Order: sequence, then structure tokens, then C-alpha cells
Amino acid sequence: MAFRSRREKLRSILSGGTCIHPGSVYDAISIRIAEDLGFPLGMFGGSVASLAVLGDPDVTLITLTELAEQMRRMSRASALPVLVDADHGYGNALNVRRTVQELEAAGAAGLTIEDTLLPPAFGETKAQLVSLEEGVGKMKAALDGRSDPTLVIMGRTGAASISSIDDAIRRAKAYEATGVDALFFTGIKSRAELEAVVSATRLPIVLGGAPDELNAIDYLASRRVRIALQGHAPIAAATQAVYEVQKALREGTAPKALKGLPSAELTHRVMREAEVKARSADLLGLKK
Ligand SMILES: O=C([O-])CC(=O)C(=O)O
Ligand SMILES: [Mg+2]
Repeated sequence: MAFRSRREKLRSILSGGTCIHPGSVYDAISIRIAEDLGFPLGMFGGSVASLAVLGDPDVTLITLTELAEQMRRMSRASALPVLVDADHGYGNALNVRRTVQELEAAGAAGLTIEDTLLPPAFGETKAQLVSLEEGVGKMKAALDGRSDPTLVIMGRTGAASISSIDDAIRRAKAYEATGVDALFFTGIKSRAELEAVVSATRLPIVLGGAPDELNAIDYLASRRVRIALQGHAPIAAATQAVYEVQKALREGTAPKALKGLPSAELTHRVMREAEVKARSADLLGLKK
């Protein structure tokens, strides 16, 4: 299967003894840059998907089709394995199954399904969770939707910050029992909380945003954390860069006087221009 080796690379991160930081990726350019810099994994967050595709905040307006298409564009541009934040699976458990099918076909190496109630309920200002039973059903549906057994499926819970650490553990154990490949936690606030989770579970752990005391990568590795996210600064930096250059142009700066532009070498590398040239020479009869 075409995407198998990417998935096996993610599996080897999960079964290894170290903890890695993934590169935040959201389009064909960002994934190639992450790949060239040597990141072992790309993280395609739901928040950056919404921002890159719709220009929206993370409010669950992006559709599965849009998410999968953006994933497909990245899979085409680069062989870097990508872990996709598939939110709540875009509906109920039946939708989760469909979500897995689409993201698998789009080339995701792995994906997370979370137990947050999305989109938020009317009148609720705080995040809520679906029941543990519904969460379990979603994990089972995700596993049922997978046709390549190397695709990584992670059960994700935000219970640590939404309900309690005990609830996070209860849910993690139930998701673990469904046969998912890893557990993804957001909202863990301290080493004590992480250690409680670690001793109650056995699967590899992925941590979403974490406070400073959870930033030491060797400590995380020793606690079975295999992937630790670092937010999504690259798309934020891209926003600033586009703002600066458009502002300068709007204010009359000559294109040649612009600051902060990439070198020709970087632009050509990102475009994989040497490969395109070689292909053009072979297929279009152009000079190399
Ligand atoms: O998955 C992540 O990187 C964190 C998250 O939920 C998002 O950014 O939507
Ligand atoms: Mg998200």
C-alpha cells in the first residue's frame, strides 16, 4: 500500500524509547519545509486546518471533505508521516468510521479521535465531553473504518481539563481496551497528573499542549510519552510574514527592497525545482 511506510515510521516512533516533537504542518509548502528540516513527523492540527483552509478559528466549521483534501495535498507533496487531528470524527460514531476511511485514503499516517462534544452545545461556554460509552463507540468505529492495519488510530481525551484527571484515566483505560494504538491527552497540568495516567495505562502517550514542568523531553520519554506537541507557531509566523510584506508593498516599498523574502535556493528547494526540471527534460524534451 502506497502510504504504508509512512505509517510504519509513525509506529516506530510510538514503539521506540524516545519522545519527539512533530513539525506543525498545514499545506504543501509547510510539510516540505518540515521534512527538509528533519522532523520525523508532521502534526496537522484541526486549528491550523481551519485557519489554512477557511481563515477561521477552531470552531468546527471545516468539513471532512476539506480536511481530507488538505491532507491529500500534503501527502502528494511530501512523504513525511502526518498525524491528523480529526477532532470528534465529524459527527457520531458512523461519521467517525467515514472520517477514518477518508483520511486513510488521503494518506494520513495516523489520526486522533477525541471525546469532546463538538460543535459546542447551545448556550454552553465551557467545553463538554460526550459520554464514555459514546467515546468508546467512536473508538470502535474508528478501528472498524481502517482498512490498512498500519494506519495509526489514537484515542484522545480532554477530560483532564474538562472534568477531572480521574475521568481522563477512566476514559483512557476504556479507549485502550477497544484496541486503539495510542492515547492522546490534552489538559494534563503536572508531572503528578501525567504519572497517574502513565501508571494506569499501557499504550504510548501523546501530549497536546503542556505546561513548563512537562517540557523536559527526556523526562517525557521516561514516562512513555512518545510525541509532545509544541503548538502551531509556523502558521502564525507565516501570517506575520505575509502581513509585513503586503503592508510594505501597500506603503510603497519597491518589490526589490522588500525584507524577509526567502533566498532563491530555499524557494527552489521548497518547489522541488530540480526534480521538476529533470522531469521536464525527460518528458518535454527541454534542456537540463
Ligand atoms: O492537535 C493539535 O495540534 C491541537 C489541537 O487540537 C488543534 O490544534 O486543533
Ligand atoms: Mg484540535
